[in-house]
Amino acid sequence: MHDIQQLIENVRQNEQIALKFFEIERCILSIGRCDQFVSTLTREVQKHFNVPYVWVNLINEAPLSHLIENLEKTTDLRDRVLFTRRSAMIDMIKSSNKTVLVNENIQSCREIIPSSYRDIISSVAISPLTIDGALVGLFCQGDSNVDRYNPETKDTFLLDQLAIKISICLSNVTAREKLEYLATRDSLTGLLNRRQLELMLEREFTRSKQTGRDLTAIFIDCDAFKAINDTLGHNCGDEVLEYIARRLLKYVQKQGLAFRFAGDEFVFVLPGKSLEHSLQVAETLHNYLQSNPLRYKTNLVPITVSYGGASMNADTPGSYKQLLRLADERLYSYKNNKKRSVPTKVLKFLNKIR
Ligand SMILES: Nc1nc2c(ncn2[C@@H]2O[C@H](COP(=O)(O)OP(=O)(O)OP(=O)(O)O)[C@@H](O)[C@H]2O)c(=O)[nH]1
Repeated sequence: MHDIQQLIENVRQNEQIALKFFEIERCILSIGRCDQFVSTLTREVQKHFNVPYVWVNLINEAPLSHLIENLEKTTDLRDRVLFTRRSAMIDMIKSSNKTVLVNENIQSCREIIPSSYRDIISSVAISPLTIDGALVGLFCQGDSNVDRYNPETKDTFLLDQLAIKISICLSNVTAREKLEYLATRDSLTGLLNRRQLELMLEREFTRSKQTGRDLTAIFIDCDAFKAINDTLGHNCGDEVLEYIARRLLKYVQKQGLAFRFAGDEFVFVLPGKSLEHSLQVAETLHNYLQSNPLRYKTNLVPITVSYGGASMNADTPGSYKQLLRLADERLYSYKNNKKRSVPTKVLKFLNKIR
């Protein structure tokens, strides 16, 4: 009789856990963005299972590398997602593909625990997350109670089941984000593409008209790029474009957006910033590139760029297309003025190695 009651009690408990799993799955299955996915998942697990600390580690390489930029920007997720080396994750779970419980020598897990939890957590459950059978992350739950995830006493079956469900949902959300990423980005530099520039400018132009807030667009063009391609090869040309894009992103990502417009032309857009300020950003990029040539094989390739810009307040254009056209025209008058001076440095170098 006692055994039957115990069995009934076990079934009842498992039903409740299954219901909680179902609830969590229902909340995360239809989410299309990874930041919302991590946020909802970690909060739901905290709520349903009363776990004080829940976070995920994701690998900082393909197939998840396209997620890093967005997730790192989301301050709300600072303690909920870490980007970690695959080898550090493998060190944690070995090759078992099962949940690992740790309640001794927690310091050995330092790399996979958010810094703000490191001195608080006394036991942790680390479950592998996989996509198509390959390890892509760890789902982690921690507690200050040393017995909560005690490897001697706790069975990991349910934690493994939860990790399988999370892996399936993660696979869905990353596939959706990857599709969106591919549709909106330039494949060489990873910058937003021209279509995104037009959509963003159209939206910001309307907003600027309504609010009077300034809006600037700056064109950047690499000088003598064709000559670099012709002399050092297309691969070197590609590296030059990636180099410019990385630097451009560094200067503008906190205040606006950067786009690859076409070939060796880039555009950056700064909502709320004056033309004067934005031209200064372009000048900073210009100066950096001029004094930091790109190392390509045994060469140090000098790079210079030209730029031109326009803004709502300085130029009162009638449409976003006109704003862009004006910026482009100014780029070309800048280029023509400078053609005799700056690019000659690049051409001299290329002539020397030809
Ligand atoms: N390597 C590489 N080359 C590209 C790519 N896209 C376009 N190009 C090349 O970029 C070159 C652009 O040439 P131009 O517009 O004459 O540019 P430029 O030599 O900088 O001339 P100026 O702008 O007058 O200084 C062309 O030869 C294109 O074939 C790319 O993705 N990678």
